[in-house]
Amino acid sequence: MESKLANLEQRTEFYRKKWLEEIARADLDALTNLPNRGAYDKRFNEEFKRWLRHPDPLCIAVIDVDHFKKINDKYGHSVGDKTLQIVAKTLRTSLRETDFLARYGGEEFVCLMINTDATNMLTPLEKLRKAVSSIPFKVKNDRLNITVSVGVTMLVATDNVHTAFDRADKALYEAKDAGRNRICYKK
Ligand SMILES: Nc1nc2c(ncn2[C@@H]2O[C@H](COP(=O)(O)OP(=O)(O)OP(=O)(O)O)[C@@H](O)[C@H]2O)c(=O)[nH]1
Repeated sequence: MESKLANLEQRTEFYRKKWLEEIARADLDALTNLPNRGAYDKRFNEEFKRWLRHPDPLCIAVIDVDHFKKINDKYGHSVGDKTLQIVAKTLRTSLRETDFLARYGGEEFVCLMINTDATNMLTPLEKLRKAVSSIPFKVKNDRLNITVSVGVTMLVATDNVHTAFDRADKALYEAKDAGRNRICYKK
C-alpha cells in the first residue's frame, strides 16, 4: 500500500513538472526563445495595472529589423531565421535585465522599459541600435549589414493598454520613413 502511494506521488510530481514546463513553453517564441506576443500582452496588462497604482515611468519601445524581406529573398528563409535569432540575442544582451523584451511577431520586437522615463530611455536604445548594426554577420562572403528602427513612447495619464503601443508603433514608422537605423520618440 505504502509503495503504491509513493509511486502515485512520484507520478503526480512528474506530471506537475511536465504541466509547468508546458505553461512556460507556451509563453516562449520557439525561434528566438524570447517571450512571445501572448507573454507580452500578459506582462503589459500586469505592468499597466501596477503603473495605475504607482505611476513610476514606463516606456514602450517597438523594434523592427530593417529591410528584412530582402535578407529572406536574397539568402533564403533559414538565413532569415538565423538573423532573427542573432538579433534577438543582441537585443536581449544590450538591455537591462529588468527590461522585458518579447518577439511581437515576424521581425518586430517589443520592449517594456521599467522605471525608465523620456530622459533616460535613449541611452540604452542607442546602445542597442549600435550593437545590432555592429553584428559581424557574414553569408557566403557577403557582409550583411543588419540594422533596426525603433519607435518609443512613455506612458501618460490618458493612456490605456492599446494607445501607448500604437503611439510607439507610429514612432517606429516615422523612424522607417526618416531613413531607418534610428530611434524616434513620440510624446
Ligand atoms: N525567415 C523568417 N522570415 C520571417 C519570419 N517572420 C516574418 N518574416 C518575414 O519578414 C518579412 C518582413 O517584411 P516587411 O514587413 O516588408 O518588412 P521589411 O522588409 O523588414 O521592411 P521595413 O520594415 O520597411 O524595413 C516578410 O518577408 C516575412 O515573410 C520568420 O520567422 N522567419
